Amino acid sequence: MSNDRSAARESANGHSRNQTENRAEQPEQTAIDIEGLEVTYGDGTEAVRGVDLTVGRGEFFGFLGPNGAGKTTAIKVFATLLSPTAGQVRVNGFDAREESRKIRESIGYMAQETSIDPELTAEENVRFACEAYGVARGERDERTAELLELVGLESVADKRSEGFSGGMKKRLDAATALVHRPPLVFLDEPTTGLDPSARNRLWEYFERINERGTTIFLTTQYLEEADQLCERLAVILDGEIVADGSPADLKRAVGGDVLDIDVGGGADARSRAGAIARDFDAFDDASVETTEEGISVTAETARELGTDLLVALRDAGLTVTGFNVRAPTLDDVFLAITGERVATDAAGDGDGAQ
Ligand SMILES: Nc1ncnc2c1ncn2[C@@H]1O[C@H](COP(=O)(O)OP(=O)(O)OP(=O)(O)O)[C@@H](O)[C@H]1O
Repeated sequence: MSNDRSAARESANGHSRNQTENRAEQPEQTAIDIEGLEVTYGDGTEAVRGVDLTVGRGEFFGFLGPNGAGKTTAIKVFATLLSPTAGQVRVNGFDAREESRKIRESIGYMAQETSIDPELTAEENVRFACEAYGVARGERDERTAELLELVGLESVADKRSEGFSGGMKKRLDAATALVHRPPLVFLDEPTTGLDPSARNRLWEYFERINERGTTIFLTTQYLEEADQLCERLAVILDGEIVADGSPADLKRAVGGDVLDIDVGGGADARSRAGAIARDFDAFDDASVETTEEGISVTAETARELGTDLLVALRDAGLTVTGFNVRAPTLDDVFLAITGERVATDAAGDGDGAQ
């Protein structure tokens, strides 16, 4: 079990109260309310540098950013596992400094490393979490069965979890974070390293949890994941929020469409194509990136005037081997904001079975 999760459970254990009581103590409509959050580590690293953030009850909120952006640091502060250097942090209406125990009792936290015990079966893991979180004895059977069903592990309830795939372990871990029916769940990069099919399956369960009314705060480095799941997103970079809005808002802010053009003839040809696109008068607001295949041009009029650029490239003696006009993705949003494509960890190897 990870230290973080142990800490959350230890705190919850012995101070259990049921969900109704928790909710009664949370009159506010905001699940998370952060003002001026700063976190500087002992070695001087400024991991979070002045973050303001509000997440409403019931929202599926995404915190998106590359490795080292400050996502885990922020989530640890929200879960009261780390003290902020400065700023106000309220979670479920409770103050992180004054009422950290109440926060821990009213949240679920799924850390990056799964905290399940491989020696135990799926069912035993969930039961253990019920005990740790102080779920009343008489409710444990039903709660365990309900959660195993929710995450699609009922058919392997009596199997030891050490033999589970990465995706199954993550789903079991998600179930253990929900035993006390928290109104707010923090998921810290829950799908990192999983293959696409395992990832898709987890997405389904997260959506289900959210449909039941649970607020979800998800950190991810996967743009597609954020796009698929989140109603609202904040993009964090070097400890600061650099964009905030729905995925559609953020894509609209990129401005226009994206024209991807494949150019033959090597790096010199691609760089010449980039220069021609940058000087191309018909696109007054274009941003141009040289890619591995050619160039990528984002402009208001990319759809209407894209063919004119293809002609210009051909007239300059360049060979266009393919092209495509498309709506912007979150990857383009990231590029527009940061000037760089997001580099993420590669997906893990086949653990998508089940
Ligand atoms: N305990 C620590 N002591 C010093 N610096 C730290 C510590 N933990 C994290 N950092 C640094 O703080 C910054 C933010 O790290 P953090 O783990 O919050 O980012 P992240 O966005 O969650 O990245 P990842 O996806 O890699 O988990 C990074 O520069 C990281 O190296």
